[in-house]
Amino acid sequence: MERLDGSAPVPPHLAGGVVALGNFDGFHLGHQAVVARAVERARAEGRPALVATFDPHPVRFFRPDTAPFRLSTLDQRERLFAAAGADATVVFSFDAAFAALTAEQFVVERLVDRLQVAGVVTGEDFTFGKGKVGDAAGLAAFGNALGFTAETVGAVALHGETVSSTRIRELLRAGDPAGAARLLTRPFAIEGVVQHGDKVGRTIGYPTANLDMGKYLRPAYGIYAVRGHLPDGRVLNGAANLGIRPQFEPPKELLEPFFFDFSGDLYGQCIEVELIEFLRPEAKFDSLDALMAQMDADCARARAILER
Ligand SMILES: Cc1cc2nc3c(=O)[nH]c(=O)nc-3n(C[C@H](O)[C@H](O)[C@H](O)COP(=O)(O)O)c2cc1C
Ligand SMILES: Nc1ncnc2c1ncn2[C@@H]1O[C@H](COP(=O)(O)OP(=O)(O)O)[C@@H](O)[C@H]1O
Repeated sequence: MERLDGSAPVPPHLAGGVVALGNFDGFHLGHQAVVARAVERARAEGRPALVATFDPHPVRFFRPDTAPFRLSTLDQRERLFAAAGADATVVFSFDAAFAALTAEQFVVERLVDRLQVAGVVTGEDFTFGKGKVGDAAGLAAFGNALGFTAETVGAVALHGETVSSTRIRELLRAGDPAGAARLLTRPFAIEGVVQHGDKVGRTIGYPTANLDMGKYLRPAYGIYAVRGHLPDGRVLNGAANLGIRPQFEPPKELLEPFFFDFSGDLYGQCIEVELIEFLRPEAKFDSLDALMAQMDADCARARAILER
C-alpha cells in the first residue's frame, strides 16, 4: 500500500485511477460503501483504486480548540483502505494553502493535474473547496467538462438509522462500544506507543501498558473489557482503565490495559487496544485493597465477556 502526497504529481503506475474522496474517519459502513464502489469501478476498468483523505481533519484546521474527536489515525485508516482493496492512500495535507483552494482549483490542480483521475466517488453529502461551495453535483459538472466521471454513494442505514461518525462518537461517549462497533463493523480501537508510568501497577499485581489518548475521541471514562493487538500479531484479552485514575495522584489521563495471562516488556511498542464492553465508571476507593478487590472482579467479568 503506497501513501501519496496529494500535492505532488502522481507516479505513473497510479495515474488514471478511480478515487474515493472523503474524510473516512473510522471507516464505518457508509465509508466502506464509498470505497467499495471506487474499488469495484477500478477493477472493472482495469485502473488503480485510490482513497484520498484529509490530514489533519478539516475541523481541526478550522476549529483548533475542538476537543479530540478522531475515531482513527491515518495509519489505521490506511490499513483499512488496503484491506478494502485500495492500491494507494492519497493524503491531502489540510493546511492554510489547501483551505484556500477554491472548488475549481481543487478539482483542476489536485484531482486532474496531480492525480490525473478517471473517476471520483464520494458520499452524496460531500462538499469541498473554499467555503465548502463544491458539492456532488458540482463535482459531476467539473467531471463533464474536464473528462472524469463523478459518482455518489447514498448514506448507509443500519436498523433504520443512518450510519455516521457523529452517531458513533455519541455511542462511545455514552459508554456503548458495542453499539459503535456495529456501525464501524469492528470495535473502536486506540493505537499508540506504550509509555512508562508510575510503576505502581506491577506492585499491586496489575501491570498496565499505558497509552496516551492523543487525538482520539474520549469515550466514556471507565473500566472496559478490551482486546489488545501486539506488533508480533499476538491478540490478548484484558481489562483496562480509561480515564484519569482518581485513586492515584496526580490525575493523569491514560488508557491502561492489563492483559490476561501475559508477561513481557511492552514499553516502546505500538499496540492497538479495542474497546469491547464498558464495565463500570472509574472510581476512588477507600483503600488500595478495596481497589484491588474491585480489579479482581473487573477482570473476572472481562474474561467471561471476552471468552463468550
Ligand atoms: C481493571 C482495572 C480497573 C481499574 N480501576 C481503577 C479505578 O476505578 N480507579 C483508579 O483510580 N484506578 C483504577 N485502575 C488502576 C489504574 O489504571 C492503574 O493500574 C494505576 O494507575 C497504576 O498504573 P501505573 O503503574 O501504570 O501508573 C484500574 C486498573 C485496571 C487494570
Ligand atoms: N500482563 C501485562 N499487561 C500489561 N502490561 C504488562 C503485563 N505484563 C508486563 N507488562 C509490562 O509492564 C508494564 C506496566 O507495568 P506498570 O508497573 O504498570 O508500569 P508503568 O507504570 O510504567 O505502566 C507495561 O508497559 C508492560 O511493558
